[in-house]
Amino acid sequence: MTEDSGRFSRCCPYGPEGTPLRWAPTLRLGPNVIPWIGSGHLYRSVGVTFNESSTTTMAIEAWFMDESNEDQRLPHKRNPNEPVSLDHLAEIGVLYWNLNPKDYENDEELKKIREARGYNYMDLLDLCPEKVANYEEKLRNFYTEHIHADEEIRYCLEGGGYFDVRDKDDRWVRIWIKAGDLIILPAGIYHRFTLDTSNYIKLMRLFVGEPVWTAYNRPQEDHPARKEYIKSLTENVEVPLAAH
Ligand SMILES: CSCCC(=O)C(=O)O
Ligand SMILES: [Fe+2]
Ligand code: NI
Repeated sequence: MTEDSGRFSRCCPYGPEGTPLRWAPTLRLGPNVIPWIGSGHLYRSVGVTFNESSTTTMAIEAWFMDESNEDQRLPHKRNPNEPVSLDHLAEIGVLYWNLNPKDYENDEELKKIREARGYNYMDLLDLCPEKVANYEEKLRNFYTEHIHADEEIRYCLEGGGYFDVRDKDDRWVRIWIKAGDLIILPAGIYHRFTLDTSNYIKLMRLFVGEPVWTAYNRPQEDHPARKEYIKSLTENVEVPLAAH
């Protein structure tokens, strides 16, 4: 047991860490082929009824964080709570699906997402001291505000954790990820991650091509991915305005 996990103990009760799996080359899409899947999928997955087979799954919960310096694994909601909607998350480029975590090996919906967005790389990460080298250091790095040159795609299979992302006004939005939640953070968004009080998470990591996990800590205003991301925020506002 490590010092960090003492307070909220629950350490990896599960089997050995999976090895990276790759899809057959026929399923591999070119790096530039990352089509938008469409709002139908996105919304159906969060429980709003559309056509076909709608499921009544719960949407993830997100909220603006308080300013307290208490343990990062606590929820840090404001009082009263200030929830953040999925629309608000979509505006800053954060995408979300709710899938069946028990069926991740055969899930057709997951397959469709991977094919459409070109996620040919996949591995599993069991975040617990017994299975992760330099566990404490990794957790510290995850919780240091950073960006990546690529999307960060994480699918929670067990346990839970918080992804904190900065919104347009640089406020921290806390997104609670639990089993079944697949989240995509766009390249260039400032974010960080922490376990929640369950103190355990099993994540699937997806990527287009050879994975690069390099984190660039804030400030990164001159990083190409950051500039591109800032540009996309303004473009996303202009499109609906132009349509009116
Ligand atoms: C444990 S995955 C989330 C942490 C993170 O932001 C990262 O890996 O870059
Ligand atoms: Fe990250
Ligand atoms: Ni309008």
